[in-house]
Amino acid sequence: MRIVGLTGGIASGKSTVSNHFKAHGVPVVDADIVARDVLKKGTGGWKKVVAAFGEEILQGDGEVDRPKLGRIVFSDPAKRQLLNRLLAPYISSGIFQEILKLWLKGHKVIVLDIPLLFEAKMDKWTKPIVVVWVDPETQLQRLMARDRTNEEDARNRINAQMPLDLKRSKADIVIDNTGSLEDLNEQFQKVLFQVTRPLTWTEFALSRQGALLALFSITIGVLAFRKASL
Ligand SMILES: CC(C)(COP(=O)(O)OP(=O)(O)OC[C@H]1O[C@@H](n2cnc3c(N)ncnc32)[C@H](O)[C@@H]1O)[C@@H](O)C(=O)NCCC(=O)NCCS
Ligand SMILES: Nc1ncnc2c1ncn2[C@@H]1O[C@H](COP(=O)(O)OP(=O)(O)OP(=O)(O)O)[C@@H](O)[C@H]1O
Repeated sequence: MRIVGLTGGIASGKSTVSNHFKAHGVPVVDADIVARDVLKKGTGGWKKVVAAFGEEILQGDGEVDRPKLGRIVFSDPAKRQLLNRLLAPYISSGIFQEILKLWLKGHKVIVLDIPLLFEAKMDKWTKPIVVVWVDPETQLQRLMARDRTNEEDARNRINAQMPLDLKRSKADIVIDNTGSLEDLNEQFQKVLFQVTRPLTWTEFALSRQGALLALFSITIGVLAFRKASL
């Protein structure tokens, strides 16, 4: 199985690229969705976060008030680290479960869309790594437009992540999303070709098909050995 890492900065265009992958039949595990699930009312993550941050981060219905928690953690690095530490085990186990489901279905190439792929040191599990890069001014404008936030909140969120230029230097493949959506689509076609080329032997061995072939070969070997020793 090939596990492609997809990352970038906030609002650099990861979800837009993810949607292209999905439209071409490549399944995507979205870490933001996993992170939302592990913070739903009554879950283990929710209990830990409420115990640490207090009930004032809850809405009337008991769910976490996400914009409020966001304002707290994106303006205070210590609180952000605390939140990351509390949720990390739930997020990584949620991502692992999603990978397992896709492995059992027999998918050979999957994409992990993880904003904090490098920060959380999950990059060692993915190859190749695709970084969606955008120039800083465009990133700021797109973030403020999408989330309808002011410049200060937007800058806080951008600064809470590893600099995008550093992420770009760690990439196997870079998508420059500063231009139009048509530009992005053109680059995407080349990326799709690269990430869906035939699996290496190691990747094949890690796929469900590879595991079944290994099991089949071992069974035949054992049967042949038994027959020969009778
Ligand atoms: C603080 C929370 C409640 C704010 O929720 P909100 O709905 O406003 O934002 P959302 O979850 O959609 O995240 C939007 C983007 O913010 C960035 N972001 C989210 N969490 C973090 C973080 N801890 N550090 C840096 N950037 C982050 C990512 O680029 C993400 O795509 C939420 O982001 C959260 O629970 N974060 C901690 C979990 C986490 O690390 N998520 C990232 C998945 S790897
Ligand atoms: N090439 C582009 N031209 C114009 N707008 C774009 C382009 N690419 C993405 N956008 C817009 O920019 C915003 C951010 O894109 P997107 O949501 O894909 O980023 P993201 O990296 O997934 O963000 P997050 O880290 O918050 O999940 C969205 O409103 C999206 O529609």
